[in-house]
Amino acid sequence: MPPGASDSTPAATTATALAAPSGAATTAGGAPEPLLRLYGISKRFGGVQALTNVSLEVAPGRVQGLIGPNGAGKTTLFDIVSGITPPTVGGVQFAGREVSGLSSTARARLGMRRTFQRAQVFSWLSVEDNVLAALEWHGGGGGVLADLVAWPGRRALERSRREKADEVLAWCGLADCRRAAAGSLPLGQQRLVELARAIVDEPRLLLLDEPTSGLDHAESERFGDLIQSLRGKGTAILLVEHDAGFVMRMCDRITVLNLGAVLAEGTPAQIQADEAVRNAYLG
Ligand SMILES: Nc1ncnc2c1ncn2[C@@H]1O[C@H](COP(=O)(O)OP(=O)(O)OP(=O)(O)O)[C@@H](O)[C@H]1O
Repeated sequence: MPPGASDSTPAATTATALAAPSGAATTAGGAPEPLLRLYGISKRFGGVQALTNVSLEVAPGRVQGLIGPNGAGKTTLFDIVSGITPPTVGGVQFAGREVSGLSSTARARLGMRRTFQRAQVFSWLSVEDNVLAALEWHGGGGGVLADLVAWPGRRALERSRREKADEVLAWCGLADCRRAAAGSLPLGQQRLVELARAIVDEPRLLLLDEPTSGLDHAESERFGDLIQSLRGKGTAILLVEHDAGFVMRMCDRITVLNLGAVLAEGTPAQIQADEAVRNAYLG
Protein backbone atom coordinates (compact mmCIF):
# COMPACT_ATOMS: atom_id res chain seq x y z
CA MET A 1 0.00 0.00 0.00
CA PRO A 2 1.48 3.37 -0.98
CA PRO A 3 2.28 5.53 2.04
CA GLY A 4 0.69 8.94 2.49
CA ALA A 5 2.85 12.01 2.72
CA SER A 6 2.70 13.93 5.97
CA ASP A 7 1.58 17.51 6.25
CA SER A 8 3.02 17.82 9.75
CA THR A 9 6.02 20.02 10.43
CA PRO A 10 9.11 17.82 10.45
CA ALA A 11 10.52 17.96 13.97
CA ALA A 12 14.00 17.49 12.59
CA THR A 13 13.98 20.73 10.65
CA THR A 14 13.87 22.85 13.81
CA ALA A 15 17.12 24.36 15.04
CA THR A 16 16.73 22.67 18.43
CA ALA A 17 16.31 19.26 16.89
CA LEU A 18 19.39 19.69 14.75
CA ALA A 19 21.71 20.81 17.55
CA ALA A 20 24.48 18.31 18.31
CA PRO A 21 23.85 16.35 21.52
CA SER A 22 26.00 17.60 24.37
CA GLY A 23 29.33 15.82 24.61
CA ALA A 24 29.18 14.47 21.03
CA ALA A 25 32.33 14.81 18.91
CA THR A 26 31.76 17.29 16.13
CA THR A 27 33.34 18.09 12.80
CA ALA A 28 34.93 21.46 12.05
CA GLY A 29 31.53 22.61 10.74
CA GLY A 30 29.81 21.75 14.04
CA ALA A 31 28.01 18.63 12.78
CA PRO A 32 28.45 15.50 14.90
CA GLU A 33 31.00 12.95 13.62
CA PRO A 34 29.30 9.91 12.09
CA LEU A 35 29.09 6.82 14.27
CA LEU A 36 28.03 4.56 11.39
CA ARG A 37 29.39 4.91 7.89
CA LEU A 38 28.35 2.68 4.99
CA TYR A 39 30.45 3.15 1.89
CA GLY A 40 29.88 1.97 -1.66
CA ILE A 41 27.73 -1.01 -0.71
CA SER A 42 26.50 -3.31 -3.45
CA LYS A 43 24.82 -6.67 -2.91
CA ARG A 44 23.98 -9.35 -5.42
CA PHE A 45 21.89 -12.45 -4.67
CA GLY A 46 22.52 -14.69 -7.68
CA GLY A 47 20.83 -12.86 -10.53
CA VAL A 48 19.24 -10.20 -8.28
CA GLN A 49 21.09 -6.91 -7.80
CA ALA A 50 19.60 -5.94 -4.41
CA LEU A 51 21.85 -2.92 -3.72
CA THR A 52 24.08 -0.75 -5.91
CA ASN A 53 26.73 1.59 -4.52
CA VAL A 54 24.84 2.70 -1.40
CA SER A 55 26.58 5.04 1.06
CA LEU A 56 25.14 6.70 4.14
CA GLU A 57 26.15 7.98 7.55
CA VAL A 58 24.46 8.24 10.95
CA ALA A 59 25.80 10.44 13.75
CA PRO A 60 25.16 10.06 17.49
CA GLY A 61 21.88 11.64 18.55
CA ARG A 62 20.55 11.56 15.00
CA VAL A 63 17.67 9.64 13.44
CA GLN A 64 18.39 8.66 9.84
CA GLY A 65 15.39 7.38 7.91
CA LEU A 66 15.69 4.73 5.23
CA ILE A 67 12.63 4.58 3.00
CA GLY A 68 11.67 3.20 -0.38
CA PRO A 69 9.19 0.94 -2.13
CA ASN A 70 8.92 -2.78 -1.39
CA GLY A 71 12.01 -4.59 -2.62
CA ALA A 72 14.13 -1.41 -2.64
CA GLY A 73 16.80 -3.11 -0.51
CA LYS A 74 16.15 -1.68 2.96
CA THR A 75 16.18 -4.96 4.87
CA THR A 76 19.20 -6.16 2.89
CA LEU A 77 21.05 -3.01 3.97
CA PHE A 78 20.07 -3.64 7.61
CA ASP A 79 21.33 -7.20 7.29
CA ILE A 80 24.65 -5.88 5.99
CA VAL A 81 25.00 -3.29 8.77
CA SER A 82 24.21 -5.82 11.49
CA GLY A 83 26.52 -8.47 10.00
CA ILE A 84 23.86 -11.00 9.01
CA THR A 85 24.93 -10.93 5.38
CA PRO A 86 28.15 -9.59 3.81
CA PRO A 87 28.10 -6.98 1.05
CA THR A 88 29.35 -8.05 -2.36
CA VAL A 89 31.23 -4.74 -2.60
CA GLY A 90 31.77 -1.93 -0.08
CA GLY A 91 31.93 -1.91 3.69
CA VAL A 92 30.76 -0.75 7.09
CA GLN A 93 32.61 1.45 9.57
CA PHE A 94 31.39 1.82 13.14
CA ALA A 95 32.82 4.17 15.76
CA GLY A 96 35.79 4.87 13.52
CA ARG A 97 36.74 1.26 12.83
CA GLU A 98 36.15 -1.11 9.97
CA VAL A 99 33.65 -3.77 11.09
CA SER A 100 32.95 -5.42 7.73
CA GLY A 101 34.74 -8.60 8.80
CA LEU A 102 33.06 -8.84 12.22
CA SER A 103 30.20 -11.18 13.15
CA SER A 104 26.78 -9.94 14.32
CA THR A 105 27.74 -10.79 17.89
CA ALA A 106 30.98 -8.83 17.71
CA ARG A 107 29.09 -5.85 16.28
CA ALA A 108 26.50 -6.11 19.06
CA ARG A 109 29.31 -6.01 21.61
CA LEU A 110 30.55 -2.79 20.04
CA GLY A 111 27.11 -1.27 20.65
CA MET A 112 24.82 -2.09 17.70
CA ARG A 113 21.31 -3.37 18.32
CA ARG A 114 18.51 -4.23 15.95
CA THR A 115 14.78 -4.86 15.96
CA PHE A 116 13.01 -6.81 13.23
CA GLN A 117 10.09 -6.32 10.84
CA ARG A 118 8.27 -9.11 12.70
CA ALA A 119 8.76 -8.46 16.42
CA GLN A 120 11.12 -11.08 17.82
CA VAL A 121 10.72 -11.92 21.50
CA PHE A 122 11.19 -15.11 23.51
CA SER A 123 7.45 -15.74 23.60
CA TRP A 124 7.48 -18.30 26.42
CA LEU A 125 9.62 -16.13 28.73
CA SER A 126 8.19 -13.35 30.90
CA VAL A 127 8.65 -9.78 29.76
CA GLU A 128 11.16 -9.25 32.55
CA ASP A 129 13.18 -12.34 31.63
CA ASN A 130 13.25 -11.24 28.00
CA VAL A 131 14.98 -8.05 29.10
CA LEU A 132 17.27 -9.78 31.61
CA ALA A 133 18.31 -12.27 28.93
CA ALA A 134 19.55 -9.38 26.81
CA LEU A 135 21.99 -8.54 29.61
CA GLU A 136 23.01 -12.13 30.17
CA TRP A 137 26.03 -12.20 27.92
CA HIS A 138 27.98 -9.95 30.27
CA GLY A 139 28.09 -13.07 32.46
CA GLY A 140 29.77 -13.24 35.80
CA GLY A 141 32.55 -15.71 35.03
CA GLY A 142 33.61 -18.52 37.28
CA GLY A 143 30.76 -20.93 36.44
CA VAL A 144 28.79 -23.01 38.93
CA LEU A 145 31.38 -22.82 41.70
CA ALA A 146 31.25 -19.04 41.67
CA ASP A 147 27.45 -19.16 41.72
CA LEU A 148 27.49 -21.48 44.76
CA VAL A 149 29.88 -19.33 46.72
CA ALA A 150 27.98 -16.24 45.57
CA TRP A 151 30.94 -13.94 45.45
CA PRO A 152 29.99 -10.39 46.43
CA GLY A 153 30.92 -9.27 42.94
CA ARG A 154 28.42 -11.74 41.50
CA ARG A 155 25.67 -10.42 43.75
CA ALA A 156 26.46 -6.84 42.81
CA LEU A 157 26.38 -7.78 39.13
CA GLU A 158 23.00 -9.43 39.53
CA ARG A 159 21.66 -6.41 41.42
CA SER A 160 22.86 -4.07 38.72
CA ARG A 161 21.26 -6.24 36.00
CA ARG A 162 17.92 -6.14 37.79
CA GLU A 163 18.14 -2.39 38.33
CA LYS A 164 18.83 -1.84 34.65
CA ALA A 165 15.94 -4.12 33.69
CA ASP A 166 13.57 -2.36 36.13
CA GLU A 167 14.56 1.00 34.73
CA VAL A 168 14.02 0.05 31.11
CA LEU A 169 10.73 -1.75 31.84
CA ALA A 170 9.40 1.36 33.55
CA TRP A 171 10.72 3.57 30.75
CA CYS A 172 8.96 1.49 28.10
CA GLY A 173 5.73 1.32 30.13
CA LEU A 174 6.05 -2.44 30.66
CA ALA A 175 6.35 -2.55 34.45
CA ASP A 176 2.74 -3.69 34.95
CA CYS A 177 3.07 -6.67 32.62
CA ARG A 178 6.58 -7.72 33.59
CA ARG A 179 5.43 -11.17 34.74
CA ALA A 180 3.33 -11.92 31.63
CA ALA A 181 4.66 -14.27 28.96
CA ALA A 182 5.91 -11.97 26.19
CA GLY A 183 4.12 -14.01 23.52
CA SER A 184 0.76 -13.51 25.24
CA LEU A 185 0.89 -9.72 24.81
CA PRO A 186 -0.66 -7.72 21.96
CA LEU A 187 1.68 -6.79 19.13
CA GLY A 188 2.14 -3.20 20.32
CA GLN A 189 3.52 -4.40 23.65
CA GLN A 190 5.62 -7.10 22.03
CA ARG A 191 7.28 -4.38 19.97
CA LEU A 192 8.01 -2.51 23.21
CA VAL A 193 9.49 -5.68 24.72
CA GLU A 194 11.72 -6.00 21.67
CA LEU A 195 12.74 -2.36 22.05
CA ALA A 196 13.38 -2.81 25.78
CA ARG A 197 15.64 -5.79 25.01
CA ALA A 198 17.49 -3.74 22.41
CA ILE A 199 18.11 -0.67 24.59
CA VAL A 200 18.68 -2.15 28.06
CA ASP A 201 22.41 -2.26 27.36
CA GLU A 202 22.43 1.34 26.15
CA PRO A 203 23.48 0.71 22.56
CA ARG A 204 25.26 3.39 20.58
CA LEU A 205 23.38 2.51 17.39
CA LEU A 206 19.83 1.22 17.09
CA LEU A 207 18.51 -0.24 13.84
CA LEU A 208 14.71 -0.18 13.83
CA ASP A 209 13.02 -2.19 11.06
CA GLU A 210 9.43 -0.98 10.60
CA PRO A 211 8.77 -0.44 14.32
CA THR A 212 5.22 0.88 13.84
CA SER A 213 4.04 -1.92 11.55
CA GLY A 214 0.80 -3.30 13.03
CA LEU A 215 0.57 -0.61 15.73
CA ASP A 216 -2.42 1.70 16.16
CA HIS A 217 -2.00 5.48 16.17
CA ALA A 218 -1.56 5.82 19.95
CA GLU A 219 1.00 3.00 20.05
CA SER A 220 2.94 4.54 17.15
CA GLU A 221 2.99 7.90 18.88
CA ARG A 222 4.25 6.31 22.05
CA PHE A 223 6.96 4.46 20.12
CA GLY A 224 7.87 7.77 18.49
CA ASP A 225 8.26 9.41 21.90
CA LEU A 226 10.66 6.66 22.95
CA ILE A 227 12.68 7.10 19.75
CA GLN A 228 12.99 10.83 20.42
CA SER A 229 14.06 10.18 24.03
CA LEU A 230 16.75 7.79 22.85
CA ARG A 231 17.87 10.33 20.29
CA GLY A 232 18.10 12.91 23.08
CA LYS A 233 20.38 10.57 25.01
CA GLY A 234 22.75 10.46 22.06
CA THR A 235 21.76 7.14 20.50
CA ALA A 236 22.22 6.98 16.72
CA ILE A 237 19.13 5.53 15.06
CA LEU A 238 18.65 4.10 11.58
CA LEU A 239 14.93 3.78 10.94
CA VAL A 240 13.26 1.75 8.19
CA GLU A 241 9.59 2.62 8.10
CA HIS A 242 6.73 2.56 5.59
CA ASP A 243 4.62 5.16 7.44
CA ALA A 244 5.85 8.27 5.64
CA GLY A 245 4.26 10.67 8.14
CA PHE A 246 6.05 8.93 11.02
CA VAL A 247 9.37 9.06 9.16
CA MET A 248 8.98 12.76 8.39
CA ARG A 249 8.27 13.53 12.05
CA MET A 250 11.04 11.36 13.48
CA CYS A 251 14.03 11.82 11.22
CA ASP A 252 16.81 14.38 10.97
CA ARG A 253 17.69 13.13 7.50
CA ILE A 254 16.28 10.55 5.15
CA THR A 255 17.84 8.30 2.52
CA VAL A 256 15.47 7.11 -0.19
CA LEU A 257 16.27 3.81 -1.88
CA ASN A 258 14.73 2.78 -5.15
CA LEU A 259 15.62 -0.43 -6.99
CA GLY A 260 18.62 -0.84 -4.67
CA ALA A 261 20.18 2.56 -5.33
CA VAL A 262 20.05 5.89 -3.47
CA LEU A 263 17.42 8.03 -5.16
CA ALA A 264 17.72 10.98 -2.75
CA GLU A 265 19.16 12.01 0.61
CA GLY A 266 18.24 15.05 2.66
CA THR A 267 16.11 16.57 5.38
CA PRO A 268 12.44 15.55 5.57
CA ALA A 269 11.45 18.85 3.93
CA GLN A 270 13.90 18.27 1.07
CA ILE A 271 12.70 14.70 0.59
CA GLN A 272 9.04 15.75 0.56
CA ALA A 273 9.81 18.39 -2.06
CA ASP A 274 11.88 16.04 -4.28
CA GLU A 275 10.03 15.30 -7.50
CA ALA A 276 11.85 12.02 -8.22
CA VAL A 277 10.95 10.78 -4.72
CA ARG A 278 7.34 11.80 -5.15
CA ASN A 279 7.13 9.93 -8.42
CA ALA A 280 8.86 6.78 -7.19
CA TYR A 281 7.51 6.56 -3.66
CA LEU A 282 5.55 9.27 -1.91
CA GLY A 283 3.01 9.64 -4.72
N1 LIG B 1 18.23 -13.97 0.34
C1 LIG B 1 17.82 -13.44 -0.82
N2 LIG B 1 17.96 -14.14 -1.96
C2 LIG B 1 17.57 -13.62 -3.15
N3 LIG B 1 17.05 -12.39 -3.29
C3 LIG B 1 16.89 -11.66 -2.18
C4 LIG B 1 17.26 -12.14 -0.88
N4 LIG B 1 16.98 -11.17 0.03
C5 LIG B 1 16.46 -10.15 -0.66
N5 LIG B 1 16.40 -10.43 -1.98
C6 LIG B 1 15.92 -9.54 -3.04
O1 LIG B 1 16.62 -8.32 -2.89
C7 LIG B 1 15.76 -7.22 -3.19
C8 LIG B 1 15.70 -6.30 -1.98
O2 LIG B 1 14.94 -6.94 -0.94
P1 LIG B 1 14.75 -6.32 0.51
O3 LIG B 1 13.98 -7.30 1.32
O4 LIG B 1 16.05 -5.87 1.03
O5 LIG B 1 13.84 -5.05 0.18
P2 LIG B 1 13.03 -4.13 1.18
O6 LIG B 1 13.23 -2.73 0.70
O7 LIG B 1 13.40 -4.43 2.58
O8 LIG B 1 11.54 -4.60 0.91
P3 LIG B 1 10.26 -4.55 1.90
O9 LIG B 1 9.90 -3.10 2.04
O10 LIG B 1 9.22 -5.31 1.14
O11 LIG B 1 10.66 -5.21 3.18
C9 LIG B 1 14.41 -7.83 -3.58
O12 LIG B 1 14.37 -7.95 -4.98
C10 LIG B 1 14.44 -9.20 -2.92
O13 LIG B 1 13.63 -10.10 -3.61
